[in-house]
Order: sequence, then structure tokens, then C-alpha cells
Amino acid sequence: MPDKKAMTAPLDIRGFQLFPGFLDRPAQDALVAVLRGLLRVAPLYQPVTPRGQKMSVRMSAAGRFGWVTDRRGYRYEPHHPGGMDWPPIPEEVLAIWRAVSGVTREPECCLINWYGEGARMGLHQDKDEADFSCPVVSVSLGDEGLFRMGHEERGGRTESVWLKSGDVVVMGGAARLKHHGVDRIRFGSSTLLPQGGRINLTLRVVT
Ligand SMILES: O=C(O)CCC(=O)C(=O)O
Ligand SMILES: [Fe+2]
Repeated sequence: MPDKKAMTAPLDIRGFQLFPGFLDRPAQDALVAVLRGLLRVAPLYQPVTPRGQKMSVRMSAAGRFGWVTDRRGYRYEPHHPGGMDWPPIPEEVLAIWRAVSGVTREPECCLINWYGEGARMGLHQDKDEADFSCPVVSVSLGDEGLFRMGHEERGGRTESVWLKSGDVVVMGGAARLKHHGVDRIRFGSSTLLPQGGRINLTLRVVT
């Protein structure tokens, strides 16, 4: 990871701050190794929306809370649906937060989304957290994903950018409640994950 002095200014897209190539390849490889261990403890599962639709991404989490969805709704839970505690957020991930978040509070959730071939995430707002003065920080690993950014209100023109492995996005300030989503991934576009696919981490202060 670049140190703070060497860190280049982010690109600003509608208030979304994009740090292209924030993690170099060795840092990405190290992070993937850490995540593998984590997912052995808290395996990926397929979430279901409150309306009963299976999501195309598979999910897990680390931290005091994990974001979950099922027939009972969207919420943060202190346990994996399998009953175990979520593992702690890895130091490597906390270091990214500390470098880019601009806040002193620490993240309480690291949501892990795994996108296989054909997986996507519809336009949504991240609004199940109590304190919108803290940003959501997103880390992309593996295959490229087409990230769409909109407005706080529904509708209106959107803008999209291909997020690559190692890119970090900070959704804070004016962008904190803006709609965003992932239309598609370019399956097989990265060599980071031998089995292909895209991992996205989102770090959130929950309480
Ligand atoms: O996969 C991404 O880049 C975004 C994920 C996201 O928006 C979320 O988990 O809330
Ligand atoms: Fe989101």
C-alpha cells in the first residue's frame, strides 16, 4: 500500500472518490490470502432479498457486525447465518480504511461480496448504518466490475466506471447516500483469483 505521503489524489466522480490502483499486486495477493483464511471460518453464502429473490453475489463478512438479508429484511447481525461469530476485520483491511476514510472511527463491518460469472448488484443506497458522517470504503479485487453511480434520489442520469483489481472507492460526504451498483463483471479479466470472479469489500461504521 502506498504510504500517505506518496498517495496520489483521488479522482472525484460525483463525490465518489476513486483511488485507481491503490493496492499493488503484492498487496492484492496478500489480501486474497488473508481473505481465504477468513472465508474458511465464515463461508460465503447466497443471500435472499426480503422479497425472496436469491442475490447473484455470494456474501460473508468480518467485524462486530455483518450485513445480512433474508425474508426478515436487511440488517446488521453479530453472527454469520451459520451461527458463528464473524471473524475480526484483518489488519491489512483496517490499514486501507485508515489511509483513505478521513475519519477516526473504525469500521465495524467488512462486507465481502463475491461476484461469479453473471453476478451483479442492482442500484441501491447503503443506508442501514446509523452514522452517515462516516464513509463506506470499497476495495475491488479480481475481475473488473462496471460500477454505476447515480444520485441520492431515484432516477436521473448515471455514470459508470470499470473498477479494476486494487482500486479503492470512498463513498462519503455528498456521495454517502448516492445510489450505486455493479452492472456486470468482465469474468476472467484478472489473474488475481485463479478461479476467476470479483471480490468487493465494503467497510462500514454501523452504530
Ligand atoms: O461491488 C461493489 O463494487 C459495490 C458493492 C456495494 O455497493 C455494497 O456491497 O453495498
Ligand atoms: Fe452499496
